Amino acid sequence: MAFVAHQLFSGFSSSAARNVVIKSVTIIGGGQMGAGIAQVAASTGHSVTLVDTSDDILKKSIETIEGSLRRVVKKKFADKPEAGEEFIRNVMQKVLTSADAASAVRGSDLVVEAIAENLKVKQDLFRRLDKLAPPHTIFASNTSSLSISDIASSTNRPDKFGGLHFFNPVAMMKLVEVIGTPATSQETSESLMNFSKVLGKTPVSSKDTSGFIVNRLLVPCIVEAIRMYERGDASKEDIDIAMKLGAGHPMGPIELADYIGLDTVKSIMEGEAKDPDNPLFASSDLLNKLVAEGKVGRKTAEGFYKYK
Ligand SMILES: CCCCCCC[C@H](O)CC(=O)SCCNC(=O)CCNC(=O)[C@H](O)C(C)(C)COP(=O)([O-])OP(=O)([O-])OC[C@H]1O[C@@H](n2cnc3c(N)ncnc32)[C@H](O)[C@@H]1OP(=O)([O-])[O-]
Ligand SMILES: NC(=O)c1ccc[n+]([C@@H]2O[C@H](COP(=O)([O-])OP(=O)(O)OC[C@H]3O[C@@H](n4cnc5c(N)ncnc54)[C@H](O)[C@@H]3O)[C@@H](O)[C@H]2O)c1
Repeated sequence: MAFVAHQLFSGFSSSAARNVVIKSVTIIGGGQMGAGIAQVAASTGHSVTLVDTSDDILKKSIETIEGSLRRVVKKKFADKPEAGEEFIRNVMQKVLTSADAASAVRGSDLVVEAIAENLKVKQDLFRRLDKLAPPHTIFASNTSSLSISDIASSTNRPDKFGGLHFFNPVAMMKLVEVIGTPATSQETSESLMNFSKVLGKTPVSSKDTSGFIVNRLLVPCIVEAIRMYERGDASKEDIDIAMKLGAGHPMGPIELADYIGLDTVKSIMEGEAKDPDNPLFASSDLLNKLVAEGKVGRKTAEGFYKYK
């Protein structure tokens, strides 16, 4: 099955698969990113434990993974629906769930964190896991905007800590940014690069600088689009059409903000706004109002736009 999975997602040869050192992965946070990372890791033959704070949330994560797998399979196994069903069954068997992070990390080669974008919450989590995970376990954060060094400082394994930044939707987006801090060992960086390749992704490396590569360029575009809409310079629909047809983006910046989640967008803006030299990220009243009303985008069926 692992061979089929590699063919399906990456086209990597089975010899690439033999180089994999990371076999068992624990993913903390079963939201849109954690569920996506779990899906792709299980689809490429890894044993996955997905952790969140309650069984109810984890049930939804499993439904999300299965729904996304169905969309993948509809295309890839178009002529062989039975093989597609078998693929889904095999992948789902590789995903265990747990509401207990402590026991989930015990046998893990890699822990990928994809919880809320909040430095203190991430540090608290890693401080706890550092005492429980085996010494060889690599820790990685999927943070969009926080410093990897700052998160890693809560552990005693800075050499085994890096950033692994996936893109949404994980099943479709080919890029992974691998972020090394000055303390990250070469072995850890190489393991994370190899792991990304085995997932069928194209890894790029970045220093631990604000926004890494993609968000350094993408976040200003999204924030500026929100401001443009807030000022009434153009409608949200026209801003999105303009960037799709005029700049070739697959989604406009306002619909992309809804897709990412306005709670995450707000946290990122607040984090970036701490840089006094950069006025671009000062808060937006409209964004704050939507988040306060629980309208955080696609995941709550309403954000800037309504869904269904
Ligand atoms: C200010 C702060 C900003 C914060 C920024 C931080 C964000 C973060 O750190 C970084 C990011 O991620 S940045 C964000 C980076 N992300 C971007 O920039 C994303 C930009 N958008 C895109 O690339 C495209 O619009 C998509 C690929 C999402 C959808 O493709 P489309 O052509 O527009 O439309 P479609 O009709 O919907 O889908 C067509 C087919 O694709 C397949 N498929 C789709 N979703 C799937 C899934 N979840 N599972 C499985 N399969 C999935 C499926 O086969 C589907 O067919 P179906 O018959 O419907 O099943
Ligand atoms: N949404 C995106 O487009 C995107 C893309 C790349 C990176 N990221 C980053 O990934 C992370 C997660 O984003 P998301 O969009 O998946 O968020 P989300 O809100 O969809 O999911 C976060 C999940 O983490 C869970 N959680 C919170 N605290 C926890 C804890 N202590 N232990 C276990 N689970 C916990 C929540 O219950 C929730 O299910 C953030 O750091 C975000 O910046 C997001």
